[in-house]
Amino acid sequence: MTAATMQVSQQDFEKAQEQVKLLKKDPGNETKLKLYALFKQATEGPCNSPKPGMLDFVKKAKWDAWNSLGNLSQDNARQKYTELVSSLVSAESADPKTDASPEESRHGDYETVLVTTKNSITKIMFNRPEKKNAINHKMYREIMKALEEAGKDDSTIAVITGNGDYYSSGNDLNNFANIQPSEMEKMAKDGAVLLKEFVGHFIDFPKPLIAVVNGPAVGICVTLLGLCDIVYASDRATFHSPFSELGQSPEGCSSYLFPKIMGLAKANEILLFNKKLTAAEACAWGLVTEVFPDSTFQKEVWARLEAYASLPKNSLAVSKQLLRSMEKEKLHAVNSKECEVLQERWLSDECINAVVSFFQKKAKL
Ligand SMILES: CCCCC/C=C/CC(=O)SCCNC(=O)CCNC(=O)[C@H](O)C(C)(C)COP(=O)(O)OP(=O)(O)OC[C@H]1O[C@@H](n2cnc3c(N)ncnc32)[C@H](O)[C@@H]1OP(=O)(O)O
Repeated sequence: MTAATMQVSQQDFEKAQEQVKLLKKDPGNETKLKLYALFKQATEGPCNSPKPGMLDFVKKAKWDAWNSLGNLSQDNARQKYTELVSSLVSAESADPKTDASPEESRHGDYETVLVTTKNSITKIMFNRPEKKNAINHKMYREIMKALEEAGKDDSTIAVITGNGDYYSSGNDLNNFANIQPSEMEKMAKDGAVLLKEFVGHFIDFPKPLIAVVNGPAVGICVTLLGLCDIVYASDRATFHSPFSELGQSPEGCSSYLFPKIMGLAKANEILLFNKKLTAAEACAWGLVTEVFPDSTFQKEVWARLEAYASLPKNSLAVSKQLLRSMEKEKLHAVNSKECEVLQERWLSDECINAVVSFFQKKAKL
C-alpha cells in the first residue's frame, strides 16, 4: 500500500465512521461485531484486553471478534472497516425499502385493502368504508395475498384494522345475491372452499397478528379475533355475530375457540343467541385484550405496537409458532367442519330469506 492510498484510507476511515451512524437499517449483530472489531484493531492494534468471563455475553462476543483479527495491521483494519461500511451504504441505497425514509411504504396493487409497512409493522387495512368494510370475494382473496406477503416480509408484526367508522360488517351479503337456482349448490361449494382457505391463512400466519378494532365488528370479523394474538379495541367498537339471525352457523374456528376463551355459557350467548357485546364486555369476556378511549385510540395503540415491533423479530415468530403449534391441527379440523356445516346452511330457506330481507332493506342488524 502506498503512502497516498494510506492517506486516502485514513480520510475514508473517518468518513466511514460518520456514514455508519447514518445507516437507516440495522446491519445485524454479526456485521456490527465485525465493525467493532475492525475499528478497535484500526485504532488500538491487536486485542490487548483481558478475556471477559463466559457469562458476560456481550463483552465476550466483542472480545472474541476483536481477538479473531490476530495481528492484522492497523492500516489493513482501517481499509477493511472502510470497505465494509461502503458496502453497507451501497446495499442500502440500492434497496428501495430503506431508501424511502421512515415513511410508510405502500404495497402492491390492492383494490379492497390498503397494505403498508412502517416501523417494522405491516398494516392490512380493510378499505371499503362506504360498504362498512364488508368482505366481498375479491377482498377475501386480497386479504389472503396480503397475509402471505406480510408473513414473508421484513416486518416483525402484522396488524389488521379497518378504514372509516367500521372495523368490518363481515361477509358481504352480495356474495349470496343474484345466484340462479341452478347455481346455488356450486355457490355454496365454492364459498366453503374459499372460506376454508381464508380462515386457514389466519391459523397458519407465522408472526404475531394484532387486530386493531377501530369500530363495530360483525360476523366473520368478530370470530377471526379468536385467531389473532392480541386484540385492541376502541370503546366505540361493538362485537356482533348474528349467525342464527342470518340462518347461518359459526365460522373462524369460533365454535371451538370462543368456549375456550370465555366459557361455554358466554360463548352460547354470542354464537347461538346473537348477543352484541360492547368493547368493555368483550374485554371482560377475554376476546379483547384492552380497550382504549376512541379519542386517543390510534395514538395509544400505535405507540404500543411500535414498541412491540422493536422486540427481536425471530424470537417473537418462533414463540408465536410454538404457542400455535399446540392447537394447529385441531384448528384446521374445526375450520373444515365449520365450512362443511355452512355449505349446507347457505342453501337453507332460513339463510336465503335473511339475505333477501337485507336487500329489501327489511332487515338490518
Ligand atoms: C365466501 C363466503 C364466506 C362467508 C363467511 C360467512 C360469514 C358470516 C358473516 O360475516 S355474517 C355477517 C354478515 N353481515 C351482515 O349481516 C351485516 C349487514 N349489514 C347491516 O346490517 C348494516 O349495513 C350495518 C348494521 C352493518 C350498518 O348499518 P348502517 O345503517 O350504519 O349502514 P348501511 O346499512 O347504510 O351501510 C352502508 C352501505 O354498506 C352496505 N353494507 C353494509 N354491510 C354490508 C354487508 N355485510 N354486505 C353487503 N353490503 C353491506 C349497505 O348495504 C349500504 O350500501 P348502500 O349504500 O349501497 O345501500
